[in-house]
Amino acid sequence: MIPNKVTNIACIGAGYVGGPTMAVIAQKCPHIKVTVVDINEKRIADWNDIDLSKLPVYEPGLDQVVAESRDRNLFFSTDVEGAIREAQMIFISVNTPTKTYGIGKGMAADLKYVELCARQIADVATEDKIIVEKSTLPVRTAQAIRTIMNAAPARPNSPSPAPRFTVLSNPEFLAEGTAVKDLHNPDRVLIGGEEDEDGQRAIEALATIYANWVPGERILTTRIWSSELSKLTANAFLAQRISSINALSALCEKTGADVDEVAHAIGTDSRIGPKFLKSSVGFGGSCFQKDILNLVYLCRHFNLPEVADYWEQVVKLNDYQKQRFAKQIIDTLFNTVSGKKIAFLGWAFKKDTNDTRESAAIYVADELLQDRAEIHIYDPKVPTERIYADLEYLQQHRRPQAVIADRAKQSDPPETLSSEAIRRLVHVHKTPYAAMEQAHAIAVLTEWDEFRTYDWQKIYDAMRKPAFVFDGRNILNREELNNIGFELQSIGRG
Ligand SMILES: NC(=O)c1ccc[n+]([C@@H]2O[C@H](COP(=O)([O-])OP(=O)(O)OC[C@H]3O[C@@H](n4cnc5c(N)ncnc54)[C@H](O)[C@@H]3O)[C@@H](O)[C@H]2O)c1
Ligand SMILES: O=c1ccn([C@@H]2O[C@H](COP(=O)(O)OP(=O)(O)O[C@H]3O[C@H](CO)[C@@H](O)[C@H](O)[C@H]3O)[C@@H](O)[C@H]2O)c(=O)[nH]1
Repeated sequence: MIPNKVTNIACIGAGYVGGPTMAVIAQKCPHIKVTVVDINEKRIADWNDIDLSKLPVYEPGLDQVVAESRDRNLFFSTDVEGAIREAQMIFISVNTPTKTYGIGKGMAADLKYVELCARQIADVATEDKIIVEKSTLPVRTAQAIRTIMNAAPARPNSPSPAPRFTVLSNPEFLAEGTAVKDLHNPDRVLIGGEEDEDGQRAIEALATIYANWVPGERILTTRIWSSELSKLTANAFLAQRISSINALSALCEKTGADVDEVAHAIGTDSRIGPKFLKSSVGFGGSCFQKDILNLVYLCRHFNLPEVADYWEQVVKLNDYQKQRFAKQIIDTLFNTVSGKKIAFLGWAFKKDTNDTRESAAIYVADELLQDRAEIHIYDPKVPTERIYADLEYLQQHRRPQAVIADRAKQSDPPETLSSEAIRRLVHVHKTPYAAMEQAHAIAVLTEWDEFRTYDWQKIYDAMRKPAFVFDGRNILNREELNNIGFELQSIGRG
């Protein structure tokens, strides 16, 4: 029988979602044994490291949460089968990247890791289980998971009847950099399930876990397809706000309006609200682009081309914003950055995370490297090899985009740079001052707080003149920098 209360849960996938989410469940539910499993041995070893600064995910406050429950009721392991066997409830929290091959290449979500999990659970389970989709998935994926589970052959030598499975959708809404805060105090928890008895018992079991710290009115239950689609919709709406304000930043630059003033003015309208209106060099992160492309693919699949085009424009505008920023640097530096030293402050896709997936910095760097810039990078949390890996990966996986296609019309299509060329042109520094010494220009790519408090006079003195600063996050003190003598350009300021 599907349980309506559980004491043993497993999570497949110890990444940015699986790790923090399960750590918080374990912290808030000491009566539940939580096992997080992954095929990546290094990741699991890092989660188990006694030195908490080595946790594979950097999130403010996460070290304390892990310290509180690890080896008490929170365990990290590579024994995927053992964890599946023991658990009454299994979260699937594996990656669902954009497909890089075959049908749906560059658009659809690649569900191969999710499918592998479903097959493994079906192979190993001998008792009834609740399967929870924690990964972000296209609407109706639960149907595919259920089909795989129900097709598992009966075990001829087993005395017990074939196990029953039910699938829940429980998308995660945490944002990186504030994951612990978001998990401790979520706006809502969404649980979608089947309308039959098994589904209702499963919903009750999961809602009971969250009820240990989330107020009842914030635990929303829906039909399963609504829950799956709500996650893609939430990300599409959030990203659309950023693309909307970024679109207007270009108009502000032409007209002399100030995008931050415009954002503040419209954000005070309670119908619009002030959040997610910060104009920037473009949104990054592993989710927004991937999830919108996935939504666009679904709309095309269901023959809704107008709806698909509407959402695709959010991603196109984001490409435009990143490219526009790079072009502004090249134009300002007298139409070439060849051989010039450009310092990057920040590589992560936002502050307070070591995650760099789809970071705007990668694309801006690539554009500048096409023009043979020498790039000197400082980021407080991103390791050197990650930066090289990001640039090398992009060379092989450029997405065929409308904006890039326009670029191709203007000039040659982007060149594929060798690893040697990247390592010759890109330098990663341990201190910000070393990265900026003798630089022709500085570009702020991430909004790390520490960038605001640097000794900007010292930086100016050590730079080549004119000393250009391109603030891709609008975080620097304009008056201070102008008084020192910098040539400062911000986003959306004429
Ligand atoms: N990163 C976020 O902020 C965020 C927030 C909400 C939702 N999501 C969604 O959550 C899902 C996971 O994202 P993430 O950022 O944690 O990804 P991630 O890449 O950091 O982690 C996924 C982990 O799953 C492991 N894995 C893959 N296949 C496996 C298998 N068969 N068995 C065991 N382990 C396996 C990988 O080794 C990896 O460590 C995605 O669908 C994503 O869209 C992410
Ligand atoms: O006003 C804003 C807000 C954000 N950003 C950028 O947008 C990107 C995404 O930021 P954010 O949404 O804060 O971080 P993520 O970790 O990507 O979180 C998003 O994606 C997750 C994965 O699906 C969801 O769970 C979260 O709810 C959703 O906010 C980053 O590059 C930010 O710098 C802006 O440029 N302007």
